[in-house]
Amino acid sequence: MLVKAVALSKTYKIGWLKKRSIKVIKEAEIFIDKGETVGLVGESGSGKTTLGLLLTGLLKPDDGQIFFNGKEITRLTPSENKDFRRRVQIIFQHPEAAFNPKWRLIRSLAEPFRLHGIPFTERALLEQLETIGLYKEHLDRYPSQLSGGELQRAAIARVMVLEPKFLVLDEPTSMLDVITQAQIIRLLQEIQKEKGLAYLFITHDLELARLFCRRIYCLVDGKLQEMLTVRSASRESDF
Ligand SMILES: Nc1ncnc2c1ncn2[C@@H]1O[C@H](COP(=O)(O)OP(=O)(O)OP(=O)(O)O)[C@@H](O)[C@H]1O
Repeated sequence: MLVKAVALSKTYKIGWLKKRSIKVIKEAEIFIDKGETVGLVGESGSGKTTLGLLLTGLLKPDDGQIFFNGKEITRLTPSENKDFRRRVQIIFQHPEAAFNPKWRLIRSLAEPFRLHGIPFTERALLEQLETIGLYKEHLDRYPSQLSGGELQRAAIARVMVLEPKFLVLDEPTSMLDVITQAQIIRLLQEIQKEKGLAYLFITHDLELARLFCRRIYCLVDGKLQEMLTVRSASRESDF
């Protein structure tokens, strides 16, 4: 098992003086195997992003434990923690948030190499980009000079250079038109086939989750329930 969380809870303090609180995640349990695509659905505000942030270590739970490759993530050695930070990544709904608007794409795409101490060559980056459908001409552009689909491809490229093993996809296609959405889903499937990484696919679109995911969890009232999945064969050919 690649990722496992048990008895996970998260409360946010809210209001003017932060005197009130809402418990968004309540003793949630989830597991994800290597190379698996697991869906996470739920109403807006049900806590899907919160759970994604907890599983990637970007947010601390109040209670509960998260395991990556069998090790509890708060008990990692410095080198294990460095590896965790590299191998567990998240992609958000708004790809522009991942890019400095004042930087040309080349600079943003070179940054993860620098942050994670990976040797950088433009050639290696270009080879990665071509498999993702971006080319040399895109590298000199600013984020505002790319389409939504191109920018989401760039966001995918930016995490793929780190060779992640687990990727949280937080509504990665919900801002895109249906054709671009299908292209990005297909790209993610091809990447998974080649690299064998696991996805947690967050969406409010149950039909899309059914197409893309082998197992689906539904977040209701802070608790996770695993759903039975029956793939819709008629729409499977869309992707
Ligand atoms: N940093 C925060 N401080 C206080 N409350 C927060 C914070 N982040 C999220 N919340 C609240 O927690 C709840 C869950 O938010 P979250 O973004 O996890 O839900 P979601 O299911 O991803 O929603 P959506 O589908 O609309 O993106 C919401 O009520 C939200 O307002």
